[in-house]
Amino acid sequence: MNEIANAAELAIDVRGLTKRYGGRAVVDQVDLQVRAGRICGFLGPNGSGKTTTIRMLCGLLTPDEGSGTCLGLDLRREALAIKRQIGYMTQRFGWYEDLSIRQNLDFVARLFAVPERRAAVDAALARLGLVARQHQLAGALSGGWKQRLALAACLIHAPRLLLLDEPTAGVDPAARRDFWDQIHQLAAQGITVLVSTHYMDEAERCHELAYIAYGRLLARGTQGEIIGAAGLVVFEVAGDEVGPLLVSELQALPGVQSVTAFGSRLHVAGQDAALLRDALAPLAQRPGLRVAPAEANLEDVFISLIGQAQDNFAGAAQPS
Ligand SMILES: Nc1ncnc2c1ncn2[C@@H]1O[C@H](COP(=O)(O)OP(=O)(O)OP(=O)(O)O)[C@@H](O)[C@H]1O
Repeated sequence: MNEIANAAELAIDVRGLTKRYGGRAVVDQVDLQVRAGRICGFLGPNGSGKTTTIRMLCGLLTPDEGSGTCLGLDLRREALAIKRQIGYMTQRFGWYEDLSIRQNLDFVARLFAVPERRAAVDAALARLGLVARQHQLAGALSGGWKQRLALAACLIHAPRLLLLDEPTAGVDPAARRDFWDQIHQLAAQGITVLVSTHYMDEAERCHELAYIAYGRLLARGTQGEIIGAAGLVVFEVAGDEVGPLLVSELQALPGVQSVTAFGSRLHVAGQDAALLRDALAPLAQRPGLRVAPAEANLEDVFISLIGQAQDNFAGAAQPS
């Protein structure tokens, strides 16, 4: 990502962020800069440190090392002010099931001491298409509507930065698409969004991405920058024989770093083009199998990065 961005434009600007539990760094020297009005996707396997990083950014956890600002406010000295100015959607967002949508939003508005509360609740309802359902009990809503309520609650105090921790986990594809339309509308209004997700289609909808594993940031940038920097060579193998046996066979070939199934096609990835091409040449001769060069996609790159990280950091990540 571009380091020359003017500091005043950076909604998130942190360096060396580190958090340890029991002597183990679960977030390790993370640098992250996100410009105002951008949507930054935060990706990484389970337990890689996304939630811990987000909680440090919103002032809920104090870093053991590192420094920086959110919305120009110092992470350590101005944590309370940060909490007031950001919207944080946790993985298990809470609402009162026996209160209506409007009553839930009114409650959150009171917590934040929002001035002109009624107007703020009306605006949040309108912004997220909740007006017609405002009197429904939260407990009776489907997953997608509950998630909209949670987003409305995050926005009630007009934050300029949204930190969303897996906001669409378990939500159906149509509701996820609506949610992302909302996120883009918010970004167009100048709100910065850091959003963690495990979904590749959501990663593709972000302006930029940060990928973390074992607490370390392994890649940052736009989708194109990350794919380009990985320098991954990919061949697609397709045909009737595609299945677990072929996958095992491919994994054992020289130069093969990863084999990933996309429906009835396999992406075989490595770093050394010549080695990979030679290794795959005999397969191309088999009847019913097709082997062809392919473009690397984000999933190929993340699988490759996690493989390299396993080799480099997995041992070091054990408790000392
Ligand atoms: N309070 C805590 N005490 C001890 N270990 C913790 C604590 N909080 C988190 N961890 C550990 O830190 C690591 C990172 O956890 P974190 O929740 O930040 O990961 P994550 O990337 O958000 O994972 P997921 O995608 O599953 O939500 C995990 O190994 C977790 O068990």
